[in-house]
Amino acid sequence: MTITAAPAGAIDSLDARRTTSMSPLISPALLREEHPMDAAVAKVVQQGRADTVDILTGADDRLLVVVGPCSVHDPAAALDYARRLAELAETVRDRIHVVMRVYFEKPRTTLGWKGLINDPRLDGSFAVNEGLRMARRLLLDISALGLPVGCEFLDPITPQFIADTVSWGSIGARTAASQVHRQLCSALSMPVGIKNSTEGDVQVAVDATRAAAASHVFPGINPDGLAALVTTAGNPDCHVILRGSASGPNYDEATVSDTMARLRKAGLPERVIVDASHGNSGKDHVRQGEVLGELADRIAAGERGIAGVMVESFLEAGRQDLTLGDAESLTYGQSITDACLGWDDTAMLLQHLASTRQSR
Ligand SMILES: O=C[C@H](O)[C@H](O)COP(=O)(O)O
Ligand SMILES: C=C(OP(=O)(O)O)C(=O)O
Repeated sequence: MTITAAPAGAIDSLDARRTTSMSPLISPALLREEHPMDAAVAKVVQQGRADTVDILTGADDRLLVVVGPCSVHDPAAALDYARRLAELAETVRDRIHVVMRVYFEKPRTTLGWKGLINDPRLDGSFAVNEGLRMARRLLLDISALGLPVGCEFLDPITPQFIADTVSWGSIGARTAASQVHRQLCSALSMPVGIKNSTEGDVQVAVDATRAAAASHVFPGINPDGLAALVTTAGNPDCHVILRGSASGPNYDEATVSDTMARLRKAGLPERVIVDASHGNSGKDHVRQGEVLGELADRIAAGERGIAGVMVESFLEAGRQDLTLGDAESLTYGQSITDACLGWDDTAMLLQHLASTRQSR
């Protein structure tokens, strides 16, 4: 049989039919050099991670509270929020370990703005290099206030640019079943919470926690942004987040105890974090307060296993729609993704959680 070479251009047209352009991405090493971490921030990140792990193992009796905006769209407003939170966190630090939600990557059910890294100008121009710079700068600035930060990891390449600044990570409901994300978790240096599915399947998060604890070998990128084969040790600090579902909440005692049983069966530590938002609040930010109130009572009454809670909160209560290209008309400090509790309610709820923690 004679093998004939394909005509010039024929191969390209086979595998680049739908990629309309490719442009340079800065390397993780370059970004880290542009926005380096100083020793004080490194200490905050390290302590934030260590405290979280101690809470998860039970060595620290405090409650982990991951609180902050659903997404960051305005770094100035996020930093403004962080200053208030850092002050509050200090007053409750003997009872609550506060980690600020600083989410830059939004998984969408169908379509929508995908977060500050993907579209930092909020206008569909997708200036990703600018988004990465803004994200890293903000993470460093918030940590410099003494406040550890938490991020959702959605794109498997993004962590190389920012993960060194992160004290707690999350895998969302839409990616908990993804092998790519489980492998990623096995490589991450911080504790990572993994959510139940949007349909309410908790076992998928238990399975992900187990898979992430194991070592894996997979393609990734190195600090210079080049393709590399990554070998990981496995992450023993992953845990399940109960976030409810489209069918309703799942933070009730029976589901928490059923999750413990599933974790036990899988040979995993029995601990969960409860997300007061999403399916547990029916996306109604006011109901987050009711969820937190009930959890505070149950924990104070001696219920074990709930190591922490997640709260979506920003300066202004509620949410607003973004019109791409019209960021000027947005209300300062209000979410453009899910509805959030406002600052005053957040402060009151955190103080309430702290007071019930004291009486425990
Ligand atoms: O937390 C944020 C949202 O719930 C998540 O990104 C999905 O959003 P969407 O259903 O509006 O796309
Ligand atoms: C996207 C989020 O949540 P979930 O994955 O539970 O929908 C989130 O916490 O921002």
